Amino acid sequence: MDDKRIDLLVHNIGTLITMRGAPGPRKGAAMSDIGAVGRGAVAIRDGLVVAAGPEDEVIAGLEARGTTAASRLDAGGRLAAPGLVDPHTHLVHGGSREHELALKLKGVSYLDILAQGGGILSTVRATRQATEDELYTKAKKSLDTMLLHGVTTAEAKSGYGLTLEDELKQLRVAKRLDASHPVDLVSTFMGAHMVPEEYKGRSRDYVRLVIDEMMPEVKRQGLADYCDVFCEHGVFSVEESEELLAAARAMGFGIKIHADEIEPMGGAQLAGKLGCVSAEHLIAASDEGLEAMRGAGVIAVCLPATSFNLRLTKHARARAMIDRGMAVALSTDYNPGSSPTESIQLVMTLGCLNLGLTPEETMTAVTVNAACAIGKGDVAGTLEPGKLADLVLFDAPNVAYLPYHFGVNHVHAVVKRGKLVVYDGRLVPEGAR
Ligand SMILES: N=CN[C@@H](CCC(=O)O)C(=O)O
Ligand SMILES: [Zn+2]
Repeated sequence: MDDKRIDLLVHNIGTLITMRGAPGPRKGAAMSDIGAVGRGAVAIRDGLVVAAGPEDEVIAGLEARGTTAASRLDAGGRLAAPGLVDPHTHLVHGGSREHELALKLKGVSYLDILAQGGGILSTVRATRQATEDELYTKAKKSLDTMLLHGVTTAEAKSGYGLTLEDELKQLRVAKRLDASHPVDLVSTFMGAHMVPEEYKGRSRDYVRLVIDEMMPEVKRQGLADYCDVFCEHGVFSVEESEELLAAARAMGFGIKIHADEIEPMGGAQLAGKLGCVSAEHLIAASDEGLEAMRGAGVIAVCLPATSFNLRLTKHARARAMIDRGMAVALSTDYNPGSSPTESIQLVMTLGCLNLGLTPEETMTAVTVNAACAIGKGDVAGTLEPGKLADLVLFDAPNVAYLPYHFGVNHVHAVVKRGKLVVYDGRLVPEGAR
């Protein structure tokens, strides 16, 4: 093999955000370092970055190796960033819940809708009824939308099946999509998303079912890397969450928790105590909870589209988290109830306006920190030699323009593993990649 070969040179980049830096999540003030380079270029071979930096240096490097690129992509002076990472989605599910909008407008709360057998439970019914192929087709459409918005790696949780077979069905769909779609998917088993209707009043029995039957089978089939639990009033208590996550950890899963979303439960403290890779939501997390997370290096995954859509007046205290030296990631929380949007760019806007992050911090939160929150920090989230050649070109003059000009899609092109998969804002057909 010709080790001098360069497959693709992306050049004439107005500003190149490399996110280069020390490995691992960026904490506190380091979240402002986005490694921006004026007039940049990225050289790619075998789907990996060979060089990313000032264009004159990258081209001089190619000349010194005595090579030219097999193909070139002129960025036209646009802004380039690492492929975005969405670290918390409920991608695979049946149905939709637009009927909840009228209830919400009448003032019925999310937890009240759930207590009446709606909410998550109505999506559980729709997901159980759907065939695996129906779920695949629906999730693929959402994944296409994510890719069109610049996402090249995402997480996908189960948790709308709540029987062994229906959970496995959701996880198989995510695996099939990971294999067939340009977006890389990390799967999370979330059998503890809700106590299903048939176990009403018997949550202990359901917790045992998840631990004794579901987790071992998911592990045996290699269908998920992580386990997650919805720790909330009326869902799983802190004690049940601890039991579930400790069991998951003992079986070799990475662990995550939906913590302190609506009520301050002590979920953030539990995340710190167990050493979860991440804790998500955190709208009601206490100072003690945040301190426990900081001490244990738990990444805070904040979901501002969810608080927006639930019409909550409180938001996750992401500004305070960064100021106390924590690592924050942002995510859509894409799901049919609390956050029906695939737009990570909208989340960046809400991250600035409602959580108080700077544009640079939001960029860190949807690249390197998001990648670390799903165990992909070694391959995704930055444009550095040896990392995946996942890159987005935005029709934007600078990083602040992305959250500033909101509600539209700024993506011009997406390169995934060195292949052009979105161009001129449209998906490149599979045969033409
Ligand atoms: N909060 C729990 N789970 C999801 C919502 C699921 C749903 O409403 O269907 C979330 O992260 O927001
Ligand atoms: Zn969620």
